[in-house]
Amino acid sequence: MTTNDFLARLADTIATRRPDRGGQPDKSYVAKLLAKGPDAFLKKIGEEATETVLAAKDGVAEKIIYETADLWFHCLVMLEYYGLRPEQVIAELARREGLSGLEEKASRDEPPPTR
Ligand SMILES: N=c1c2ncn([C@@H]3O[C@H](COP(=O)(O)OP(=O)(O)OP(=O)(O)O)[C@@H](O)[C@H]3O)c2ncn1[C@@H]1O[C@H](COP(=O)(O)O)[C@@H](O)[C@H]1O
Repeated sequence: MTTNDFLARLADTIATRRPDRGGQPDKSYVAKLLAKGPDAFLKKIGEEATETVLAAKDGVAEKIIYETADLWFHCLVMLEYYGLRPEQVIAELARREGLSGLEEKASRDEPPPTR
């Protein structure tokens, strides 16, 4: 299975937990988060991002992987809430493939053309 396929499958599972599709907050962590609304999962994303940074500072591979998984998972819940798919994020990364980040930033900073 490709990474893309796995993320799509996990996103499908997350979608089944939507309260409007029968997800039950007392039985499902995802349903509970979605039912609580954006403040709940955005707070988790902030916490998991911080934990990922701390894990990376520690430099312990297992911790970095664990915390990054938590971060990605909560981002998938956020994408579902807004009706978005991980395939769209991957497509955006694919669009950027080969485009130098430094060159892209420099072109962004260019002043608009004058008449
Ligand atoms: N990948 C995950 C996943 N990763 C992390 N988590 C949960 O995310 C939470 C992370 O929060 P913390 O580590 O901060 O733990 P906590 O402090 O107890 O959490 P809070 O009470 O503060 O929210 C934990 O409850 C984890 O179990 C996940 N919960 C679910 N999934 C996937 O989502 C699917 C659907 O899950 P349910 O909706 O629970 O059936 C599962 O089958 C899995 O594939």
